[in-house]
Amino acid sequence: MDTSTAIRVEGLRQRYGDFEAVAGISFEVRTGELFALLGTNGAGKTTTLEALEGHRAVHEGTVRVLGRDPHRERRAVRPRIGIMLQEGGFFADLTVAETVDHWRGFTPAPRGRDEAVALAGLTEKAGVRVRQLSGGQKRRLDLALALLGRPAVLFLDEPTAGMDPEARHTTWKIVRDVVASGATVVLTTHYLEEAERLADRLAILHRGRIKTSGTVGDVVAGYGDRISFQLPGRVRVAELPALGGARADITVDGGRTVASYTVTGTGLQAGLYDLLRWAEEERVPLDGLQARSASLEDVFLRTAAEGTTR
Ligand SMILES: Nc1ncnc2c1ncn2[C@@H]1O[C@H](COP(=O)(O)OP(=O)(O)OP(=O)(O)O)[C@@H](O)[C@H]1O
Repeated sequence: MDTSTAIRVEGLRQRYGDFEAVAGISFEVRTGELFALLGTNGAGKTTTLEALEGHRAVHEGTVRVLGRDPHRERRAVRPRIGIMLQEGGFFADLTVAETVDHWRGFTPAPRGRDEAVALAGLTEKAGVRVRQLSGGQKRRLDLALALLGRPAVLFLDEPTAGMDPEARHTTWKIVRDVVASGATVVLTTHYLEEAERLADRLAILHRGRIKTSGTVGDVVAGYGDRISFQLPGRVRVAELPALGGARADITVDGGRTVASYTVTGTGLQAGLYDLLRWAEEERVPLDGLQARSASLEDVFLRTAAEGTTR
């Protein structure tokens, strides 16, 4: 087996009855990297994750986790992977410590109870019943359980859904530490900032297909930098300069007319320089001037808005 590749997916298709939820996707996850699956609601992220986890047989294509078929060779693969589901199933009357103890009983060579509780930042809650935990704390308990067996590959399905910003940052730190310790992580998320901060590489799924993939830099490249400002009343659209060859798009937002440019090629700095020189020469004020690089959100929204051939 090639040990530099932890996960290989080739031509995966998954159906529910006649409905094709995953329509032929391929990607690889390298050992020790964090790979994020992003996508609109119903894009096929959870379905893909379930195939990787071995929960569902593959309808078409190939899935390999640590060189093996996770469904057919479940007994070999399962002890080496950790899974954090969207909805963890707990006994509400057990305490955090009792829950961890319970799961340690099913886990080969588990972490110590206190270590697992501390890893999830729940030491102060060790004696508290699960029913009394907040939603975010329950998610972290779920993460602790997924990490009990020191998995080589960790699957996280929307690990920070419903968490407040502080809890989310704490969880990101835990996940970063897991990756730093050498584990491979695949996560799904709706939080683009989460992917931007954590992912070595990512794929954006839309209606069962991968629309784009790569590092955040790869994915946003080609989407252009954005410059926008409020169009002064006395300037006619035809008088606006071209920036790096780009013409302004005009939108009306809350009664204000906004001119925005998507600048590719010469880049943000050169485009901004041309705009400021023009404004100086024409004595035009640039109220609400904004200049920023393309973000994952720009790519995501554009991808989600695109039709597909399905
Ligand atoms: N058990 C099922 N039976 C029938 N259709 C299903 C089933 N599970 C999922 N689907 C459909 O398959 C598609 C993909 O669902 P999936 O849960 O994989 O998407 P997702 O990207 O994880 O979505 P979300 O971000 O909303 O969680 C959706 O259209 C969904 O309605």
